[in-house]
Amino acid sequence: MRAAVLVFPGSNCDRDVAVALRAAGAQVEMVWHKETELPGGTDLVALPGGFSYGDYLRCGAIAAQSPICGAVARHAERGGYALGICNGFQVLTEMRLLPGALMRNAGITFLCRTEVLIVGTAESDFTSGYSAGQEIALPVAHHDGNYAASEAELDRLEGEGRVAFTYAENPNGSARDIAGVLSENRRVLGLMPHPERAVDTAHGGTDGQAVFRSLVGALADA
Ligand SMILES: NC(=O)CC[C@H](N)C(=O)O
Repeated sequence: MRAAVLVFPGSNCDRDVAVALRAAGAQVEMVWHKETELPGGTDLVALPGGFSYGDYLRCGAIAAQSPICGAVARHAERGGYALGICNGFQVLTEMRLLPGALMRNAGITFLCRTEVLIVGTAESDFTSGYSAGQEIALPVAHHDGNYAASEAELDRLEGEGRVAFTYAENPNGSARDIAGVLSENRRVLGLMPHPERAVDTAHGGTDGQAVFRSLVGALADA
């Protein structure tokens, strides 16, 4: 499986995602945001966490206008996979590849701690390594993680089984406790928690590993 990890000015989890993907068996290339094409044969685009463009305007809003994002949109249109973690999730909503928006945390403060999540669905190539209803622990680190969408959109996400993860104890005010959502074709996942920060026992937990292993397993022959 070939993965492209995007790097924006202010990304700070790009290398962590690359390490997690490589450990799961992926071939990884780092791609600077000024590129206009993805490397040939890219199966998965990973949009990492961080503070792209210093979070000016809105988190992810400027990064979503980067030259590389045109290529990401075309990749997704062709049915390619994309994984947006934290700031990457914010970029994917700004690009409208995922519904909704990430607003300021309800408590205003930056949250940096480990949260218990509930897996909403195992029916995706990102979550097939978990079981629905499973509780996992992943770190969060954000100030704009408060997921918002219209009631109709939220009903649709839930009805179509596209809520990938919810918080056991909602830390940021997210609508319906949502921590991560899937696109309609289930090939784009955005989530605020950081699975790449939980892939090694030295991280204090390995509950994030299944995301990367599920993907590599599903795309092994791709
Ligand atoms: N860790 C991250 O990716 C943080 C995303 C964004 N800068 C926020 O604070 O909400």
